[in-house]
Amino acid sequence: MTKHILAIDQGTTSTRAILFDGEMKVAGSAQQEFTQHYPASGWVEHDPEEIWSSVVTTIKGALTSAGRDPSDVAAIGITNQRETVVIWDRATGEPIHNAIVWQDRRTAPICQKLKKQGLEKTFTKKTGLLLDPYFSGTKIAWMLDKVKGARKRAEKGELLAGTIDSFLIWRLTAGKVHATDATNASRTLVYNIEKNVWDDELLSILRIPAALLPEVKDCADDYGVTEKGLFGAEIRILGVAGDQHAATIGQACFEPGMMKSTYGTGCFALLNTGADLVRSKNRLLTTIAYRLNGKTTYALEGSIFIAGAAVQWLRDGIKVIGKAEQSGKLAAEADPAQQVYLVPAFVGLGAPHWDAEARGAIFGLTRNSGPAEFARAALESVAYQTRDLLDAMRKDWKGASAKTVLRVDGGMVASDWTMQRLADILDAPVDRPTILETTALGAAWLAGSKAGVWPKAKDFAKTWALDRRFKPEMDAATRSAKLAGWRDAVRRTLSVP
Ligand SMILES: Nc1ncnc2c1ncn2[C@@H]1O[C@H](COP(=O)(O)OP(=O)(O)O)[C@@H](O)[C@H]1O
Ligand SMILES: O=P(O)(O)OC[C@H](O)CO
Repeated sequence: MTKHILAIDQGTTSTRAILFDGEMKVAGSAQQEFTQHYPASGWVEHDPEEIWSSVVTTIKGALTSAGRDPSDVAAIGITNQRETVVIWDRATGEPIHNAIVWQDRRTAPICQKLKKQGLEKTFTKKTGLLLDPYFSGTKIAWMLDKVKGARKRAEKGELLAGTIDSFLIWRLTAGKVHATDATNASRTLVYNIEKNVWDDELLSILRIPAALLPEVKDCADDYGVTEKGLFGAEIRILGVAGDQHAATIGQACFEPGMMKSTYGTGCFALLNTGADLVRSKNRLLTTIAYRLNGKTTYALEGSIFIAGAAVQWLRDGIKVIGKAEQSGKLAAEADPAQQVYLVPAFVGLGAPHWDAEARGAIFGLTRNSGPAEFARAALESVAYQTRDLLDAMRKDWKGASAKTVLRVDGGMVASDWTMQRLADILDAPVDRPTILETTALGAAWLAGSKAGVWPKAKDFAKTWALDRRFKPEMDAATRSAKLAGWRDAVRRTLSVP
């Protein structure tokens, strides 16, 4: 029995390892949360050692829970929180600083300075991204500038940098492999997504020595083997992708025009545009959906920073619910006559506004407004924000037809009320699959197909199964009145209206 595939899903708040059997069913899993460090306002860090130990522990836990040995595993697939970046010593493997997390805003002044120099167009043209602190490049530049001696050591070739996948590969292979995949590279702000190379001009603008960076491979590729001492057997690492890209694969969005949206802490919608590198005119990102057999498939991406986090705010911030799953029931009790809007710009707004300075706001309160109206406003904000993304995608690319169906996943899709409201506001069907572990499944598919034990893309796509389709039911007049109210609320929330 060597047909199991192990997926490592290294996320923003927890690490999960999931063992899939030869039938692509979950055979065992383990999860571990780790510490979020907030050393200053707007700063978010992770301890790479804690992440590493969570990976080792969950791998062992997943094997134990399935009653399997490492020798039963045909291959490992890694998927990870994107943009978060680590720099470590090549000789010792020790990080020189905590990982700077994707949510971290400390490099906003660097981005501002580059924008003032008129460089945003250059970055966008080459990387498909915008000058926002979200991406890895300015975080690497910050560490090289601020950690004592880092730049000198980097220039001498003593240091290595990489996103979390890259750091884990280095550790798993005991320092033999320094690599990343094209999707993770496409989030760094220094990777040319058209030429598929690290871009010398961008590296020199950010003063990042090329020697720091990993080799960029296909998503299904040979990433070396785990060091024998770690788990008692060498296991091949054959798949790597950023978590949103892995979810796109796990949702089998292999055809141009197919779209998935993942509703976790934030929401990330990816629309497959095939071989078309679509340049957004509406402040969306262009990204590499996946690269297989040297062939790049592109996507348009809309990134929303607050989705399920708005539900956490209902629970932990204003305490109108005790558990996330109570939010839908409470929202259903809201007074239909009241139009209360929440613009959840708690950490600024992402796509398509990219307003780092905006902060959350509530509009339309009356003396009758209470917990139910707040809950409805929080859940609806997720639907409205997705609608803004879909509208931008349709303007950007004719392949995003009016018939687009949205495949959804992530913790929040457990809420039927939210999914129905999403379909109503989008005026498009929303499909929830039976398997919600799509991110891990996507990583496992990369490794499993490369190992030859899982089906190729076409047959894998046939295994995608629908749990429930939510069809739009709201009448057009109500929808457009609600959308007009939302747009007005957003306009009044922007830092520069
Ligand atoms: N039944 C529910 N209704 C609404 N939101 C939910 C529900 N269950 C979970 N959530 C939200 O989903 C998020 C967790 O989803 P998950 O995919 O695990 O996120 P992440 O990977 O970003 O940590 C939380 O923000 C939580 O508030
Ligand atoms: O770890 P998640 O699921 O919150 O995803 C984070 C994204 O990859 C950030 O771009």
